[in-house]
Amino acid sequence: PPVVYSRCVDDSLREVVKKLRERTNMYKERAIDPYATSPEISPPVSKWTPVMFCQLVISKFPSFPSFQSNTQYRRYIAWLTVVSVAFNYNIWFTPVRLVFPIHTPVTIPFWIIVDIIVDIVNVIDVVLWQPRLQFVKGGDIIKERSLTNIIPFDLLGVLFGFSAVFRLNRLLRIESFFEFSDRLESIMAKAYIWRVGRTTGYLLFMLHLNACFYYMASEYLGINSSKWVYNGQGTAYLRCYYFAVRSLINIGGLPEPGSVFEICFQMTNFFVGVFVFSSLIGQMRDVIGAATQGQTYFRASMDGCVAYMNMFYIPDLVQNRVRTWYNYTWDAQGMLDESELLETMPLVMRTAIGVDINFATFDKIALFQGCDKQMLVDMLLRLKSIIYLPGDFVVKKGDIGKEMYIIKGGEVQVVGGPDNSIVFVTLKAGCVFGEISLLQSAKDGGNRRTANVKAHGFVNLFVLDKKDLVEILVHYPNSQKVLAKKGRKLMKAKGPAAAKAEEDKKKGLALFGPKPPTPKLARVFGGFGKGGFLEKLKVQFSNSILFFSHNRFIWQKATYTIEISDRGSCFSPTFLQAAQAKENTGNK
Ligand SMILES: Nc1nc2c(ncn2[C@@H]2O[C@@H]3COP(=O)(O)O[C@H]3[C@H]2O)c(=O)[nH]1
Repeated sequence: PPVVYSRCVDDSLREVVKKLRERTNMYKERAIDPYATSPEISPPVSKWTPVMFCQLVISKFPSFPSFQSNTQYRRYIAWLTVVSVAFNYNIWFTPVRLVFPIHTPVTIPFWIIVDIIVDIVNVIDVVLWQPRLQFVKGGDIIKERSLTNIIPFDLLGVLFGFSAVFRLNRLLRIESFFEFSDRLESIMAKAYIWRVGRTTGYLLFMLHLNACFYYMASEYLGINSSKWVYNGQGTAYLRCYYFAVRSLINIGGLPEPGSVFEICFQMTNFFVGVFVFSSLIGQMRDVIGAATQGQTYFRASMDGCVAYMNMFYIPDLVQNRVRTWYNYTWDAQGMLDESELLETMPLVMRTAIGVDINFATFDKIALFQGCDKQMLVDMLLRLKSIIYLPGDFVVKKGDIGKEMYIIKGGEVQVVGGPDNSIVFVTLKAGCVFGEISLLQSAKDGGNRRTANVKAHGFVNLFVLDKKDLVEILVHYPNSQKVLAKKGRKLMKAKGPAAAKAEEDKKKGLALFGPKPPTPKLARVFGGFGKGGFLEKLKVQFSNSILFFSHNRFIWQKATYTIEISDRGSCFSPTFLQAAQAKENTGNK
């Protein structure tokens, strides 16, 4: 047996050999059958089928690629409108033409002309539009074509006489009407208007059909043969439609049916009226209900909240603020909680909406410059929208920072001083605040708010939780570093020390700027002031000096005096002038 010096090394080597062997086998297998280990590639089919041939021919023509472009989609809907007008012509006029005596030698040429125009529309649709359309159905892109509904059976009229019966196959194009209706709804801002119109159309069409049946029944029984049938006076269609309205809507006041046929017809009408009409009217109520559903929900929420506040004797001032918040939120965004709507959507849709609405704003935020774009998208998805009323404190100095804010609309003010009367800065839409304490660690109280931030007017904010930010940053270490660095810089620039100086400056306390530290030389002598050895140190130089001014080192050859005192050090004015002149010439 082989000598084993180290069991651990031996085991590791064996493991490596095993893995290498597995890898070699996998590659061997792949070399023999490329599809066995790559199920995502479907093997090519070698045999040509007629369907494949048709697909190849059609693919040579330009097709609408699933309506990626909005203009293309709108153009398609415009075309569908024309097709649906053609369909409506057929569905409304065919029964009338079949029943009422409106095909006269005078009118027939007109009917033929309109029929031809409508048929041309259908032919263009079926032959030119439909084959180029791609519908995604059940995950597959399929091409829809049906030629049956445009076969010109009308030509049989040459043999059997002109009749609308040969146009019945055109009614099979009902799909195009539903297609039009669906697509129109999808682009309308107030789709319920179209739904109400469509349901009204269904009601009118039912009455229209009933009018045709009534005329047919009257003709079958003999016009004016009894009190119940149409008496042949006035405009036939109008009289019959009037009968249908009274009969189907169960208004009553109709002549009593006498014969069995009349009674059966009338009874059927009543039943249809009760079932079909009531369901259509119910549908209409649903459509209108759905359209005002949001408003009803808002009213119910606000009433519930007001009732609750009254029950617990909440002061009027607070109640008014709550009411104002409800009204403003509803007016501003048409819903109380946007996230409720987005939560029901799949992630991909939420991302699309979030990116579309907010990415441009996000991308411009200085704090996030240099961060991963994907990280910004992740952040967009975690944002919550919130509205503050005028004067509300969004952030209070000294509180623990658990959220940061991005201004969506309105303004906030960073305030301080007594009564928070000093406005340090006003931040507008697209600005970020609350990030300083969020980006600092809890060590040394770095996570405390460094200033008060107040809503100036109504303000709409996006809130990002620290928890969410941390969760996101785990996946983006580089962005984490960028943000941490920016956080430290911000803390230096705007943190407690800077904020104090700013506050003092605004208050007018630091008229001459902050007191500089005691110079080194003076410190050697125990410093200035009462306990110190020095009152004032005056040094005269007649040599060169390298000094630092306006962020630059300046080399100056001159005679000058430096006075060092309790209030800091100062150069003689002549020297400062000379230094300034030198600096301006660019001689550094
Ligand atoms: N301290 C300070 N904060 C500011 C200033 N301008 C904007 N702010 C914001 O006010 C916020 C208060 O809370 P944070 O300290 O978390 O983060 C702060 C900054 O985002 C400023 O000049 N000073």
